[in-house]
Amino acid sequence: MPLDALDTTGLTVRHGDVLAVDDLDLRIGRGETVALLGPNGAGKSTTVSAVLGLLRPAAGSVRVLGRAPADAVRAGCVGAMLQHGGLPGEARVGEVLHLVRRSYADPWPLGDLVATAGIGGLLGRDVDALSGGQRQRVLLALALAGQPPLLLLDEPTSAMDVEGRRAFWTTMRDLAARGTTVVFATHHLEEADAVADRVVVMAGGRVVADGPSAGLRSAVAGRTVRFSAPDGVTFDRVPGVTGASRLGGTVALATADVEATLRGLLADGVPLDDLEVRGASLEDAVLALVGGGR
Ligand SMILES: Nc1ncnc2c1ncn2[C@@H]1O[C@H](COP(=O)(O)OP(=O)(O)OP(=O)(O)O)[C@@H](O)[C@H]1O
Repeated sequence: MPLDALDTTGLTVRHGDVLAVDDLDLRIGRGETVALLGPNGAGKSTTVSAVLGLLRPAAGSVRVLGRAPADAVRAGCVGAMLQHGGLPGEARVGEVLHLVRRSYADPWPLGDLVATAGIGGLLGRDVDALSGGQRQRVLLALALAGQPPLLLLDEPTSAMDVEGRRAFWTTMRDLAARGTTVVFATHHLEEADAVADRVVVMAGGRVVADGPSAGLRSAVAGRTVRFSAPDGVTFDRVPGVTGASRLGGTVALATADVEATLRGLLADGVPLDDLEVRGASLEDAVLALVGGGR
């Protein structure tokens, strides 16, 4: 049987008195694209750091492609983008990239790497003069430089603009299609929904849900019915409705029974202008799972 890309057993990590990761069992197979979700402080970054061997677990074990984390990193098996990933100061982007590529036996061909990370215009720039999004693209190039089979990305697009994000996820999809395992922590749930074939939701250092995004969404009962309605009309007594809110001229009714709600509204002669019915989003599902608690 092929080795898992990532396997943690009973992983427990503390920052002083804070229990950041609590008895985490997580297996990620080769070629999977997995999003780590959860509120601030859920333990996502700590998990990524422990998998990279940057933090010593208080208990439990981590195997990365069958090896201890430090061995896997040394062997070039893991490329990482960390939330506070540093770049050496007083150097040009091209010089840093050259140095990092030189440290690998089989580096990603330069031209293709530069094009993939979208840093063609940045090679002559001082590292210190990069914008947040440019910096993230350079960090991506460094993460990819050794053509690693496993990518660990902690909020990789947090500073990127819309176009940068789109290009980034296109690159990730291409890499995943070529068999790279991609594990990323994010607060952009729509990106997780679009890119990941598996979503792991953490809260309080533990996994509270694990599965395909569609499965998590469908586990959240209920839908929302939206339509335009004049001020002053209330709808809480319509059949099926479990909650009602209004933003400007738009009413949003949470309902446990869409058909009963729509029938009730039509029977009351509500015109239902701009009607929209939608299921739970991944955001709804995550909020339901973590209980909005922080
Ligand atoms: N260096 C540190 N020293 C002390 N406590 C820490 C440290 N780093 C993280 N923590 C604590 O560990 C817990 C988990 O933090 P972690 O950064 O892993 O969460 P996260 O899910 O990545 O959060 P975010 O979404 O905000 O990045 C939190 O309670 C946090 O305050």
